[in-house]
Amino acid sequence: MANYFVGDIQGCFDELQLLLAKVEFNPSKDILWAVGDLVARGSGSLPTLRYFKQLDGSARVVLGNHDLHLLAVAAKIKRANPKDQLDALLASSDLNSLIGWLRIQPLFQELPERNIIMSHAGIPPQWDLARLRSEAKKVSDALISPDYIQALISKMYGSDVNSWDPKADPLQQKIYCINALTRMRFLHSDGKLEFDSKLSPSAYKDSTLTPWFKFDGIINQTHTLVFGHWAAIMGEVGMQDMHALDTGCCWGEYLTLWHLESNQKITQNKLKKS
Ligand SMILES: Nc1ncnc2c1ncn2[C@@H]1O[C@H](COP(=O)(O)OP(=O)(O)OP(=O)(O)OP(=O)(O)OC[C@H]2O[C@@H](n3cnc4c(N)ncnc43)[C@H](O)[C@@H]2O)[C@@H](O)[C@H]1O
Repeated sequence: MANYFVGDIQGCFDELQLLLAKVEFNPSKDILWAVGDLVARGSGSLPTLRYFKQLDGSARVVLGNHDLHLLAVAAKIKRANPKDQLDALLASSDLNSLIGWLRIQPLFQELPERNIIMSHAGIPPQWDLARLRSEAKKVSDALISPDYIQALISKMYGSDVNSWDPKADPLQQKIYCINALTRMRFLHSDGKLEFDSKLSPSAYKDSTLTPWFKFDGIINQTHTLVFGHWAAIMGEVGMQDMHALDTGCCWGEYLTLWHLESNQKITQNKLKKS
């Protein structure tokens, strides 16, 4: 049995299939972990969602910002981004069933026997494991409730909720959890989330911004963290127990798969399409 963790697929389904063929992924005995952003920029968002849905118990998925945005687009409260290729997915006869599957996916996953935590963007440095579990569960509970669009998805947009406040109202706390686990890259020195800076840290040398994973996080000290979301760093975090798996396949770079048992990274270049 093997555990494979794959970076942001963003609809790059053909590249995913080539990567899985390289490692002879066998869903009857192996597990495929995905760091979120299954959909959006590539042409294969529909087959990607269908593939993970049918993997069932052989897959562990977390939601990314693009997956959450898809929930809003499918509910017709937001438009797809012009750069996204979601038309086939949005017109598919199984859209409702795929959305029903997507919204029951969590914001983080654990592999307790190896002390591994996976989320799309990262883990707030000030949270311990109990806090992470309880806050992520509150979001998941809201996502599976029948009024999830009105009660949560329609309210989550914007960048005002940028710091953790244990006394904030429940909706603000859920929005912070979504912002931290699916959108975080840099933090200000006081720990506030910064949303506009998306390039690699070398582009902001003269600022006080620090990548979230450079903070002395509580969970970082005891766990290996696996995340995606930040294509511009191309997997470079400079720390042994951090695996940044977004290597910009949708931007023309490559898709990365981490094989846990051998600690090897296997890659597949973005295919050139005419
Ligand atoms: N609560 C919420 N509030 C607000 N919005 C929410 C939300 N929840 C969901 N959303 C949605 O989130 C989506 C993201 O919006 P955007 O934030 O506009 O999308 P993006 O810049 O493309 O970021 P992305 O998440 O794709 O990150 P990536 O690192 O690949 O790319 C980032 C940048 O890095 C650059 N880059 C990529 N690869 C690179 C490389 N190898 N080298 C250098 N730069 C690279 C790219 O040019 C790109 O500009 C929107 O659909 C929005 O609606």
